[in-house]
Amino acid sequence: MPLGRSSILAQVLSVAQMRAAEEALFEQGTSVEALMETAGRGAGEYVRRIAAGRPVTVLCGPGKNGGDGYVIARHLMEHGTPVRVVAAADPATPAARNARGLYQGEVLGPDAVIEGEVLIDCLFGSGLTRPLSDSLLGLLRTLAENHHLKVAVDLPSGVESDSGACLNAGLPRFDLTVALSAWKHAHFAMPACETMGALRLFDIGVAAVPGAAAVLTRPLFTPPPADAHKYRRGLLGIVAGEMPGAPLLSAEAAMRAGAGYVKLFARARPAGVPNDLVCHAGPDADGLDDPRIAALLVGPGLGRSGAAAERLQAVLELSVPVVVDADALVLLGPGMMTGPAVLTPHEGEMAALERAFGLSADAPKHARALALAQASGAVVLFKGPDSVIAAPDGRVLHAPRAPSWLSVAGTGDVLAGITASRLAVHRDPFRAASEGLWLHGEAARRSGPAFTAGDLARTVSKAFA
Ligand SMILES: NC(=O)C1=CN([C@@H]2O[C@H](COP(=O)(O)OP(=O)(O)OC[C@H]3O[C@@H](n4cnc5c(N)ncnc54)[C@H](OP(=O)(O)O)[C@@H]3O)[C@@H](O)[C@H]2O)[C@@H](O)CC1
Ligand SMILES: [K+]
Repeated sequence: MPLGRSSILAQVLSVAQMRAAEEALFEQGTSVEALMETAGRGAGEYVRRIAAGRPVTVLCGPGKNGGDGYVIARHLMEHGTPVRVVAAADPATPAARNARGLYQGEVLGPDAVIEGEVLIDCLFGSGLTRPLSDSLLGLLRTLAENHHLKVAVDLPSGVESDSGACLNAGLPRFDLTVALSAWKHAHFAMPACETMGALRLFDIGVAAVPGAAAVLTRPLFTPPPADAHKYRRGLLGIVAGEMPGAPLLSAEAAMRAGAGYVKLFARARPAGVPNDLVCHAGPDADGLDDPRIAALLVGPGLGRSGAAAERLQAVLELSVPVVVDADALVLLGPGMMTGPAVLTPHEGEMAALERAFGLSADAPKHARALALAQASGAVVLFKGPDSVIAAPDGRVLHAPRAPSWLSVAGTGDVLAGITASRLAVHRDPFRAASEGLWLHGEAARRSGPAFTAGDLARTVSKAFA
């Protein structure tokens, strides 16, 4: 079935995929100039609206990103917005030279002293191959300091498209970044994404690229069917360990994320178990072989002792769909997982997993997640300010930016609880990770500032609204 435009607009492309998609448009008869005209006018319209009559300075580089800048400048001129161009270098491609030739306004050299209201960065886009020279960085920084509002076209200059690395220290921060034709990995990856301000995408008609990554969008949630009962809605078992607080937090979140029945398996009933949470107290692995259990969560508060490792081993040998989080990730090694699984590492746990699985950490975040998914056979939810999900079959999802208030203790336990709850509902690890991450971000947005992990857990049901 062909993908709808909204699915195509959710795709996230590498530079190589972007070039191939662009080539496909050329083969259909579109010219580079026409594409640049469409892209430049689209970005120009965003700029015209936010400039609202204030004078605009467009910084143009040598490539097609610079070419877009000349189209933007012409569009602004035609619509009566005062504009001038600072050319950091002469246009180096035929399309960029053509765009410059069509722009009849003022073009200043890189030494011009300029102050103004709105700065448009068209120095480099996805074609950046190395750090900016000191003089180009100086020019960009000076212009950024001398303008109030800053807009980056496609990508802020100095940002590497495929990785989200900032190739220079001291790059300016933007208020808005207008991505052209498709999202790139950098739009969702730290540290680059933090410099971009608000994100907008201007569509120029590229087709769906097979195997492309995508942005996590709102999942479709449906209420339980009319004949649902607690077991059919999913029984989630949460395996407690040496520290009782973390699994209780996971359970608070899980009870509000869709599973019909959440049961805590602990050796002894911990203090503070809420009335609506069932606790099964007994020896290790006792009760975990209940065939009605649809999914398990292991790791929060597990501990890292030999006993904890044995408990983890016993859980994984059940081959029930499982979310493996926190301490369990540090104890995990190749060959231990026998059933469908979601791993939810943060950076430190990821590093431990990469050591255990013999993987390199020297790659973009989405590529690291994918490498671990393929090595382990599990879905990997690599969390952080730029969370990403990868599946063994190659699917990759970038999460939109979540509130930075999530950087508080216990929110990882909440995420694990939500994800495990979704896994108990439908037993699909990739879908559970996607829904878990989306509900977690949405619960954070609804929790406002300075919330605790407990507040977040208690907000999860509202995130379905
Ligand atoms: N894809 C699409 O569908 C569409 C794409 N469009 C636009 O095209 C942009 C990509 O264009 P692009 O490939 O020309 O790259 P761009 O970033 O302008 O710069 C490359 C130039 O800079 C040079 N260079 C690189 N790094 C350097 C450095 N540090 N310091 C100095 N020089 C450096 C490099 O030459 P090099 O020296 O590496 O040989 C080359 O000359 C994309 O972001 C979007 O805005 C739209 O117009 C239409 C639709
Ligand atoms: K740019």
